[in-house]
Amino acid sequence: MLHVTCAIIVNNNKVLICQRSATMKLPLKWEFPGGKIEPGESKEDCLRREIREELGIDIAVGEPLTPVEHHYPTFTICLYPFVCVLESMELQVTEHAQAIWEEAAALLSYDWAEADVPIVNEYLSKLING
Ligand SMILES: Nc1nc2c([nH]c(=O)n2[C@@H]2O[C@H](COP(=O)(O)OP(=O)(O)OP(=O)(O)O)[C@@H](O)[C@H]2O)c(=O)[nH]1
Repeated sequence: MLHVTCAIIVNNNKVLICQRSATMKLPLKWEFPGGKIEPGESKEDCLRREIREELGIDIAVGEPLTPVEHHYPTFTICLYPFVCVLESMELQVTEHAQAIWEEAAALLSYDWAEADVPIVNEYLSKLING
């Protein structure tokens, strides 16, 4: 099983969402940026490292949401989501097809990686219910 972190990065009431490139696994699906946890690395350190590598920005890692275990046809992941805050601007998108800031209300209209769907729903219900 792959252990993967992902960041719901919030800034000015918008969330950063990323589209996987055509050559990655799950091509062109939308996801929250992040990646695989390396041996001995904390989830928070993994997330800060991956976000710096993929997007060239620094984040403050905040509240964890519920981890999602998902079985894709060829691999299984456990995805650990964290709500994060942007600490530096200047996005440099190095791996994804695109990264965009989107209103929470529009998140459900994207074609998400399947493992991310429960995370989007939990994030939205927290926004509505506090
Ligand atoms: N970063 C990230 N990965 C996700 C999310 N949802 C999801 O199913 N994944 C899956 O988790 C796996 C690990 O993420 P990764 O970004 O380190 O892997 P990768 O595809 O770039 O590298 P790889 O092709 O060498 O496996 C990917 O296969 C990806 O499909 C998500 O929200 N964020």
